[in-house]
Amino acid sequence: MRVVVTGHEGQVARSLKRLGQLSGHEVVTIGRPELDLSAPEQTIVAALSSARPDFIVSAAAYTAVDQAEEEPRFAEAVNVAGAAAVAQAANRIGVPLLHLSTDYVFDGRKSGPYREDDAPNPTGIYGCTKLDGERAVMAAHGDVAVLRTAWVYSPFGRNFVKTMLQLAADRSQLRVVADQVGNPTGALDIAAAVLEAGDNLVRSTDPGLRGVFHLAAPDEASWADLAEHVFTVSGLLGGPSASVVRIATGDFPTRARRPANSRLDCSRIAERHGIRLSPWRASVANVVAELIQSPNAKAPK
Ligand SMILES: NC(=O)C1=CN([C@@H]2O[C@H](COP(=O)(O)OP(=O)(O)OC[C@H]3O[C@@H](n4cnc5c(N)ncnc54)[C@H](OP(=O)(O)O)[C@@H]3O)[C@@H](O)[C@H]2O)C=CC1
Ligand SMILES: Cc1cn([C@H]2C[C@H](O)[C@@H](COP(=O)(O)OP(=O)(O)O[C@H]3O[C@@H](C)C(=O)[C@@H](O)[C@H]3O)O2)c(=O)[nH]c1=O
Ligand SMILES: [Mg+2]
Repeated sequence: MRVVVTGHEGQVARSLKRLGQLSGHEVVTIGRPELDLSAPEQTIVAALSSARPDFIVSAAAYTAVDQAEEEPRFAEAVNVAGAAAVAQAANRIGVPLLHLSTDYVFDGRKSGPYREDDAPNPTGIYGCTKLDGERAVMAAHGDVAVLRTAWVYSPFGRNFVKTMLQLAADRSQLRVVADQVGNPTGALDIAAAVLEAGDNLVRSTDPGLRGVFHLAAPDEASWADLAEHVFTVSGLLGGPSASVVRIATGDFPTRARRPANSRLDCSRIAERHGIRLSPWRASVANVVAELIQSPNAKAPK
């Protein structure tokens, strides 16, 4: 199976490249400069068509949550028009599309985990553009699974786990918000699930396999819980460690407002695709171990 993924260096794209070698998928990434999501639609469609995919994974996106508040038009161009052009390409070629989206489409006011049919109401520009992107993608192509994931970490790119290890290299104490809860999800776990769901779409035209799905670790954490676990594991392995001061959101001002609760109920993808991700603590421990052991993985990219 030939899988074409948007973006060369993204966390999910790099995880797909690593896993494809183990699962027998030929994973090919296509990204800047040959595929720029802010370019005109026909350029994007032409670039993807010539890559001859069996299915497409739309993993590239504008993901800088605070920076998006400063450049909403650009974030929108990439996450809405760019995403729609990728879907348009999948439609022209006649192949399934897996499109990644986010827990930040929700406002966080619900008390329990969010289901796919709960009303979205993003609190910032990033979430707004990702929500509009989901809708534009589904309008452009019927053969689509939108996979909303959350709080992604990996040995690659930029993410909260790497930020914590980097900050702990020169500080003994870090202040981390304890009143935002979500499901920290490993990009390698997402990649395995994406390949499985993509195979399912190629094999079956069942409409139950299409539509919106939540795809995240089954258990919850606050950012402070996540940081504490990173330092426990890192400390045991002789890596950087710091003590975590649990603070409130109001004590860590950021440009974009984030949801207080963005936990995702992932039962739909379990029932329809047979996909269940593992609890976050073991996956985080694997990533921390890799980051400490491999100096290359510590670099920003
Ligand atoms: N990171 C997270 O915590 C979460 C992410 N998601 C979603 O999951 C998906 C994957 O996220 P993740 O792997 O973490 O993303 P990253 O932030 O790690 O990478 C973003 C990718 O998008 C590419 N990209 C950005 N702008 C453009 C552009 N104009 N044209 C072409 N490519 C572009 C980057 O290109 P380059 O390779 O050149 O750097 C990179 O490959 C995204 O859709 C994101 O919205 C959902 C929930 C949480
Ligand atoms: C660095 C740092 C952050 N924080 C807080 C700020 C914020 O509330 C929270 C997370 O900060 P970050 O900026 O790392 O994470 P953020 O960019 O909000 O992560 C989000 O990215 C996008 C792409 C998604 O789709 C989401 O699912 C989510 O993963 O931690 C601290 O409390 N202390 C710190 O030292
Ligand atoms: Mg960020």
